[in-house]
Amino acid sequence: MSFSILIAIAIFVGIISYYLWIWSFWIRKGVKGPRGLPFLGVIHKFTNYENPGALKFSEWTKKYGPVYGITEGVEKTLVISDPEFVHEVFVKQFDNFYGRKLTAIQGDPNKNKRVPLVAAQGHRWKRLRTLASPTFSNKSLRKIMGTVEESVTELVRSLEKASAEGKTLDMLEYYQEFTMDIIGKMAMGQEKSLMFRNPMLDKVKTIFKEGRNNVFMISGIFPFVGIALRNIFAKFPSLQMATDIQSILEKALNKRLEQREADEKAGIEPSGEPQDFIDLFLDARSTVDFFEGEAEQDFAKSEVLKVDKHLTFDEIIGQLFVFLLAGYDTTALSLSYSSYLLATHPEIQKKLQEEVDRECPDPEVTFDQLSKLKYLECVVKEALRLYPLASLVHNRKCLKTTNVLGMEIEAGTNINVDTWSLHHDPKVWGDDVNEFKPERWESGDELFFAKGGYLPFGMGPRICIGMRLAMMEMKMLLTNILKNYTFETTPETVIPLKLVGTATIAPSSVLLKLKSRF
Ligand code: HEM
Repeated sequence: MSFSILIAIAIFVGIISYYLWIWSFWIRKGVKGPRGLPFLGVIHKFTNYENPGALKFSEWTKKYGPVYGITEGVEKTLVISDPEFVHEVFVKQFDNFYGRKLTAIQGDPNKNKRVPLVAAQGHRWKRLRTLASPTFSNKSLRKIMGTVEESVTELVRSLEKASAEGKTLDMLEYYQEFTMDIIGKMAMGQEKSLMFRNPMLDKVKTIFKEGRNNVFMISGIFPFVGIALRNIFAKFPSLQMATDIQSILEKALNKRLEQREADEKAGIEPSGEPQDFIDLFLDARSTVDFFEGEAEQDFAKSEVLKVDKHLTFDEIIGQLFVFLLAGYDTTALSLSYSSYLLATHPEIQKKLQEEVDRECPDPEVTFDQLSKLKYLECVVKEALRLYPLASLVHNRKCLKTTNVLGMEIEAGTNINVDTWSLHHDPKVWGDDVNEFKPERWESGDELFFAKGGYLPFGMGPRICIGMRLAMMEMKMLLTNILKNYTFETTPETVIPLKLVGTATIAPSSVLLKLKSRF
């Protein structure tokens, strides 16, 4: 046998052993869980749009309990639905779990110049988070209220027209138009409402529909293929939807920079009022350069990345892109679930309308009135408890080997919360766990947070940064609809909802009628 054949056999055996070693990781640790197939683990269970992967977790939790292990290609993941464990990982031991589960196609978070907040790690994340946080302060939200109001008016007008014609409406589609309109104006430099004629909507919908597709799966099994595909996509942008959207963002950002330069040359003073996220990011400044406890070496030595107190062009594009994706889908889904639950619980809807009529008696709803709508807040929180639509993002990567509640977790292991099981756990929520009962929130929510039992927006320092914007959009729109209309089911309404999705969990449709209250 020639030497080269021996080498080939050795490489082949080496590769097979490596994959078997990873696949048997939890078996060797004595941690139970679904084993799936060698090489794949259970990664192939997360690509079927008709059968959402996040719901698979719940099936396995029933079988294996609140802590079990899976492998997904080369990744090792511990799936948890024990509130104390969740709290330990997301809050108490954040310093050991400050990364997220990523695959090679998403790029190296420490090298990618456009790393979005959602993927960034360590000091890079800390800096981006500090720079982006003021965007969602009460002061900033108040400033962008006008943008939200404009889209609310536009949507209510369309609903008015469609309901006058007695149509059954797929509320999900209306809400997608609404959130895309807002995020288009906030993140893409879109100057006016493009509702029902926004060319971006289909592109963004495709990203969600195909979020965890075969490319994602291959990248999870063969990281080197993921890296190669990433490079190919970068060279041939037309092959990838995401790059296409990024080039639109680049145009919007360049246009704003040119406009600022022209204003400066003409001696026009900046108004000081940010129009949108682009302005907010361009003006953002931070005093935080490094993540506490981390040495500067890897960041400072890098050729590509420079420590700066303001965001670079590439960083802004990365953040606009993730805000666009994160802000569009999640909020539309939350609105859809809330509307469905109100339509199927008329007594709760009536109580909510009474609150809306009492707190917002004038035709125009103001920013300050929104904070008085306590029952509405309970309704949305309860809808998100029953339908934690973003549960696949409830994950962390362990970056320092540690011990959690007596279990050793090695660096490199991912933690994924099975939020559907957690949010439907009678031990946390009581025997009425499956009921839609907004009243459970009336006594305050600290208890559930402290227990680690409720995380629709995540938990700890990496909790969703856009949570307050999402709440503002939802409250503003629902208030304006409920002032004039009542959601009603029709024979076409799918009850219970059929759930689909890959990256997030969506209802297949939310077919409702809007009955005029007057
Ligand atoms: C109802 C609507 C929303 C839901 C349910 C939701 C849910 C989530 C969840 C579960 C996470 C992960 C948190 C964690 O790991 O602890 C997250 C992170 C994030 N969300 Fe949201 N989100 C919503 C709206 C928004 C909006 C409107 C934006 C921006 C415009 C946004 C931007 C982000 C970003 C940038 C992150 C990453 C934060 C970080 O890693 O520091 N989200 N979101």
